[in-house]
Amino acid sequence: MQTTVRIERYADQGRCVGHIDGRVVFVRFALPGELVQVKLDEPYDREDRFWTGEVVAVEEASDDRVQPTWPLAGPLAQGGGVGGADLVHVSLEGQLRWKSALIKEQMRRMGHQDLADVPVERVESDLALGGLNWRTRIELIADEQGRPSMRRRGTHERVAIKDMPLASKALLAVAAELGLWQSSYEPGAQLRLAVPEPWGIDTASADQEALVKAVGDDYAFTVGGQLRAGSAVLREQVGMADGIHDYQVGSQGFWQVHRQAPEVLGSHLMELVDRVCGASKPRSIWDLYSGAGLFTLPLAAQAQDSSKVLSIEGNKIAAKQAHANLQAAGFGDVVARGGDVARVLSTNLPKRLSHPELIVLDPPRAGAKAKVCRLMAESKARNIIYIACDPTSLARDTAILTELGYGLTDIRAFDIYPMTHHVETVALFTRKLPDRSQAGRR
Ligand SMILES: C[S@@+](CC[C@H](N)C(=O)[O-])C[C@H]1O[C@@H](n2cnc3c(N)ncnc32)[C@H](O)[C@@H]1O
Repeated sequence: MQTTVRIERYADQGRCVGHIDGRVVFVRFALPGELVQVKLDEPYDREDRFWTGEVVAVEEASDDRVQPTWPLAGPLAQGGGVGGADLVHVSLEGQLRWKSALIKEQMRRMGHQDLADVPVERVESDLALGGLNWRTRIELIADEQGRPSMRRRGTHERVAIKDMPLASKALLAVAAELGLWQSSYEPGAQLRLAVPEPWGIDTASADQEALVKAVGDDYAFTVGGQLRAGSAVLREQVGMADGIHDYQVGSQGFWQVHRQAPEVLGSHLMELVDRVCGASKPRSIWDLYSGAGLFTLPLAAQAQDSSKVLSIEGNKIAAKQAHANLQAAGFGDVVARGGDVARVLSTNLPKRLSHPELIVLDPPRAGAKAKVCRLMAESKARNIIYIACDPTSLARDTAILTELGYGLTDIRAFDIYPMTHHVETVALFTRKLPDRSQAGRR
């Protein structure tokens, strides 16, 4: 079924909202204010609370609308549908406006916070690159003929991929060198290429040969989880105000995907730590959902005593790597625990770790949820810095943390996922009431 809809406002997951005969419809590839022809997703004759659909034609366009620079990721009606860039129809400025509006709306509706605008800050180099060339990791599936492919939305059709405009220039150089786009693989196999951004070279202007040389063997190409080329363990370097931190990361493990995200988030985090702790260094710190220790290393370096730093990570390999990265950096006394955050925090922690002054958490998309929020509040930490990749989960957890006695005292947002609806938000929560039981300790 196809019908005309006036689009009203932004919604989550890269969609906008309109109404058809009083029923809510979430529309992909739309923008507020537009009059669009929408094809509804099937089945649309059910008595659902809402329908979903996609723009097939634009009758009145928003000023923020642009021609997709990666048409394959655009609307199905324009030959797109492969996903991965659901805001590809929006100008770069418009993408920032979209994400900013969404953070404000989710924080109002679910977090019960009446915020002034939260401007979304662009990673410096993204403007010159038109919001492309930022991914240091890509994943594809080999189609039935063995070609690298992506699935077309709403179909079983696989589209052979010969380029990936969101991939970093270094990654594309390695892919070309490996002949990744022309090679054939076992049908159905997952293909993953990870290329840490090389240092000491202007990756935006360097040619393929120079990029491949700069990368060396610091990349991993895996097929069905098995290493085909490169190294099983990758080396990542991140520059922050206190110097360069070195990390080893498993080829399959989590690492921030945008070339500059580790630096942008790490630098902002450490600025916040400086601000809340002032001249006195933090006495005890928790780094929850630590991954391979991206934030644990600078936090340990900043702590008064690194033996009073606790990191927790659920993925076994990442937890091991966090431990190894801390050892290599001279912080072997940090307590790096593997396991579920809620479970580890519910165990008897050594006394020196049980009442952190500062908590940093960077949970997966689902957020921290009530139990972890409660355990954090019970620790009586003065400040909590929450790094969130989903503003909706952050808003939900904000409502819980404010109920538990914390106030939202700072919030900033970073566009480390251009061309997509994703956005990273960093929120600082401060305990509202002075806690008498802590008075003797300080
Ligand atoms: C968004 S990543 C952040 C990692 C790290 N802070 C970084 O920026 O590299 C979230 C991490 O949480 C871990 N994780 C997910 N659920 C978890 C849980 N219930 N308990 C502990 N760790 C968990 C994942 O394995 C992942 O490494």
